[in-house]
Amino acid sequence: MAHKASFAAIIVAAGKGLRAGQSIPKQFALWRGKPVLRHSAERLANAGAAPLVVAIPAGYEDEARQALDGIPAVHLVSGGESRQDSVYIALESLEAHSPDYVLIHDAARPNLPQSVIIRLMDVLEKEAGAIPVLPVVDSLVVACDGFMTGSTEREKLRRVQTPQAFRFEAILSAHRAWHGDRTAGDDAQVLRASGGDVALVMGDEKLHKLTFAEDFMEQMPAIRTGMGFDVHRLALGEELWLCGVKIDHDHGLSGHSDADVGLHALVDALLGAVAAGDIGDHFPPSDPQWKGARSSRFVEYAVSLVTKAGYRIGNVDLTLMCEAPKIGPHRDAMRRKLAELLSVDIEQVSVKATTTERLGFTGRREGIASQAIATVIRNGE
Ligand SMILES: Nc1ccn([C@@H]2O[C@H](COP(=O)(O)OP(=O)(O)OP(=O)(O)O)[C@@H](O)[C@H]2O)c(=O)n1
Ligand SMILES: C[C@](O)(CO)[C@H](O)COP(=O)(O)O
Repeated sequence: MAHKASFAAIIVAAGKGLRAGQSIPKQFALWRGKPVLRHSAERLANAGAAPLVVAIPAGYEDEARQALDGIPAVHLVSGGESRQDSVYIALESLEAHSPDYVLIHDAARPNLPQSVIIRLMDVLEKEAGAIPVLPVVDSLVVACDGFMTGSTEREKLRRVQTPQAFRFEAILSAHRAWHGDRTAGDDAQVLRASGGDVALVMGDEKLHKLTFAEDFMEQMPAIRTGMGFDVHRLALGEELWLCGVKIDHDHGLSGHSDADVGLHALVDALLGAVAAGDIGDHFPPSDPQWKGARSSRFVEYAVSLVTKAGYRIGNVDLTLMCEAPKIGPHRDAMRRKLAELLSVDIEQVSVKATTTERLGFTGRREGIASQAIATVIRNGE
């Protein structure tokens, strides 16, 4: 960007992020592989903003330093009770630098296009303030106690985003002059209250504010796939369980649990689809509590992790590799059992079988192998 005027930026990142339901304030949570805060800090620094003042909650200095590592000219300040307080504290800290312009941005809007910054800066050459806005596409009503009490002219309304750009002296004086509750919705309202003009430029849907847990889910793919593979040794004197069905056979599978090779491959496929490790992480063979355990418990647990990750099962496809027993006569019982364990329709479950042409350990009837693939679909899709 080739603007002659100097410009600083403020990122307000001092909120609690309660509505987002993350384990830490949302600005420090990972989004598209990086802390939320880092995304817009990088974009603002690349656009030439200096210094970059970041308002953070008390006690989160380490998280903030880590999130902003390597970004030049960053100054941290402790934020205030409200967003408006956080902005004001950051503005006062910039007084010594006295930049020509300042961009004030929510950390919670990580996807900041450079085109928006350019549009804002261009307007500041003429106006004291400029903000990015988007049209309202739905009709709007006034609500009271669950009933509509009126309507509004949406053509006159705009959705307001950040960054909001200001001549530094104008916005600092406006914040200093503010009287009353310090709960202004944004800094444009503060400038307007002091009589300053605020120009509107086109915003961008990419600037969507991460507010609720679902906003974090949207970064995840709508459909994910996992694969699993397992082998167990055939032995005399063991029961044979395959895909949750007990089969009469002269040999059974040996293992720490019931050695159901089909269910084990399926568990790994489900865990793989939501990147939740593998069956050995959750049910170590060294743990005596799993000795002789029904593998259906492992499947139920894997399904619970899929649900916890915000997904549901799309379909599963499983192949058993053995010379004997013949799987065909048991296939429907296996599909029914799997559908029950996964709480899906039987049409979403496929069980196949193959010999390995008498080749290898399965061909010599020393063991049975199984592979499975599972697709999971993000809730809301
Ligand atoms: N005292 C505060 C409150 C909010 N913010 C910041 O203002 C931005 C917009 O606020 P919002 O999305 O409402 O964030 P939170 O207040 O953290 O969210 P919640 O209301 O869910 O707790 C966020 O980047 C947030 O960190 C801030 O710096 N200081
Ligand atoms: C500043 C803002 O992002 C403009 O839309 C918005 O007002 C912040 O509101 P919040 O309630 O603090 O999220």
